[in-house]
Amino acid sequence: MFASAADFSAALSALPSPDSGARSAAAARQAQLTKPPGSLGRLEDLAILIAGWQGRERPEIGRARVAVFAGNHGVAARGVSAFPASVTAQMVENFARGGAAINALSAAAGAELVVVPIDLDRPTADFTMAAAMTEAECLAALNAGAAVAEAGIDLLAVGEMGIANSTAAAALCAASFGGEAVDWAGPGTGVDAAGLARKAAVIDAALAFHRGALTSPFETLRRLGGRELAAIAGAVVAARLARVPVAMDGFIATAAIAPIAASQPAIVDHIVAGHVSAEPGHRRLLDRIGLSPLLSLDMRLGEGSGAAVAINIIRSALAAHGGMATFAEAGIGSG
Ligand SMILES: O=C(O)c1ccc[n+]([C@@H]2O[C@H](COP(=O)([O-])O)[C@@H](O)[C@H]2O)c1
Ligand SMILES: Cc1cc2nc[nH]c2cc1C
Repeated sequence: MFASAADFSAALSALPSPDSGARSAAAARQAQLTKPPGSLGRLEDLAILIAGWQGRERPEIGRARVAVFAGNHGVAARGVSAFPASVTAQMVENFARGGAAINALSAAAGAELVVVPIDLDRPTADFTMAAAMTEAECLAALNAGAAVAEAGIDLLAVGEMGIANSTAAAALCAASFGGEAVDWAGPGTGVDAAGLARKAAVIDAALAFHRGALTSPFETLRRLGGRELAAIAGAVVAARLARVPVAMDGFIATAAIAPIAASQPAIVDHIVAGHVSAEPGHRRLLDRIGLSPLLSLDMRLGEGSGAAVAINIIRSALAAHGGMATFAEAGIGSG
């Protein structure tokens, strides 16, 4: 999909726009449905957004896919997570056996689940001392993500699994939008105060080491990100090129697109923020990139869980949009 870093940059500067005709037709339909105008609130906006990307007045979700990317992080050795790095691979096995939350939540949302572990036996380099990935590694991860976003899927939900990736996520946010490490670092899997202080120090060290070299979204992802984070970026951009709307998961998944959003704010136009996670940086990040979360359930699991729950809301929005009678059909005066 992306042949080089330059190819990825070129895709970012040529992001497609939604079909304005389909959006207008969907908005006009909403105005005719048997309800006071605007009374379905954000369900109306969702229907219009999906209509624009699917290019039809009455969009449908036949095929929803949840893609969960997994990667391991060299920075885990610095004591920044409440869990050991071995849990990443163990959870991937759990996904394969069907025992994780995302298995249950994908099934409940009527979505197929695709799990993409990326080189788990090769953790990224410790980004306080080196770039997390080589160009080739970052490109391979972007393309592993892009591969799940084929045309024919009506909605793509993205999530991640990677012990220590909330440290990488916070570094991506600070590099993209400024602020101190403590503004973006949170408990993740549940580190204590000492762990949080270590995390902030690691992020500060990484930002100092890479200062001046974070010259593009690709470079920021390559230096401070991780394989699963680059994969999410690749999946989101490939979905955009294929006009597939995206349901975004929590802080870490959203942070994967922070470097892109900082230079191409329109990247969020095909994204629905499924939820706002309890990780404190998530609300700040969503505000910065101009997304309003559908749900606020105090979840902080990751693995696509919040995005999967949000699929049910999106399905409800489209069911009302497509299935309701108009005032004319029902013979009700619209006032
Ligand atoms: O998505 C979130 O908002 C979120 C918040 C806290 C933790 N997580 C998950 O926990 C892991 C990262 O936490 P940590 O402490 O290992 O950096 C990773 O596997 C994420 O899926 C995810
Ligand atoms: C058990 C466990 C499950 C997860 N799912 C996503 N991140 C996770 C982190 C841990 C530690």
